[in-house]
Amino acid sequence: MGMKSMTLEEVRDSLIRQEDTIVFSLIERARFPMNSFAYEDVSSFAISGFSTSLLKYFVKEIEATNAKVGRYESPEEHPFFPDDLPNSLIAPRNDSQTYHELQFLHPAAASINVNNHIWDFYLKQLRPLIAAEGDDGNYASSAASDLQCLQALSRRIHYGKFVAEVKFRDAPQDYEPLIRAKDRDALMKLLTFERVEEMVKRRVERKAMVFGQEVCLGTDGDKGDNKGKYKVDPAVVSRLYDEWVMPLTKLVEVEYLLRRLD
Ligand SMILES: C=C(O[C@@H]1C=C(C(=O)O)C=C[C@H]1O)C(=O)O
Repeated sequence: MGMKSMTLEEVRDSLIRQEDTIVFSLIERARFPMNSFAYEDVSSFAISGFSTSLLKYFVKEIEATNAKVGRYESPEEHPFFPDDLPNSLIAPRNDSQTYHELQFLHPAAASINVNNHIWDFYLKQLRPLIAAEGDDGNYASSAASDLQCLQALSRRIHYGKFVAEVKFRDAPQDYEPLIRAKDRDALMKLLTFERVEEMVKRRVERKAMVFGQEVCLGTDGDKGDNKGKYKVDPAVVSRLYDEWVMPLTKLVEVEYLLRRLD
């Protein structure tokens, strides 16, 4: 297969770097209240006759533009609405390596997309935990920051494909029998590192504290003690990883491995 190779450490470094993006995008979304109107189906945003929400309309339109410039040719990018996307207008270039030449993943990777789960937990469960009650009328701005959050979470979770490929290459003798037996539970157990998961949760909580604090100059003249006041609740970020991000990353890993010998 591919020419490119990666180590588990390099893949984990990328996941650590992506935590920064996720924490910052949550902080941005927390600037806006719930703005529920942006998530209700309204007929003015109808797509092929069906009412849809401002957010869904916005994401679909942006994804269509992204598709035309070839964004989803990258194995790291996954659309939320993959049906009816326009084709890329970028012709393959023979003076540069294409994603296919650089391919590191098994081709079955392309069939895995868990964005519908990400969309659901983000809108129904996470958003109410980071946005205050209320409506400030900034629907497009809050939808734009929703999209930043959704894309950052999606990239991180689908990076499970790279994690799984590296783990498989490091120990094919351990993975192959479980893949052939389609033993999901045993695969899940083999790819899980609880110690790493504990560190991830503690680190993202810490990042939420550091990135989300008010930065003040000097000690006198302050409006008061800002300790303990964060732009996004660190406990929510840790819970986000514990309940959704890591389980979905592992789901992607299992789904990928099950197809790895096809
Ligand atoms: C991503 C990995 O696989 C699993 C998932 C983790 C995560 O989503 O952060 C962490 C440890 C593993 O249980 C990994 O091993 O790094």
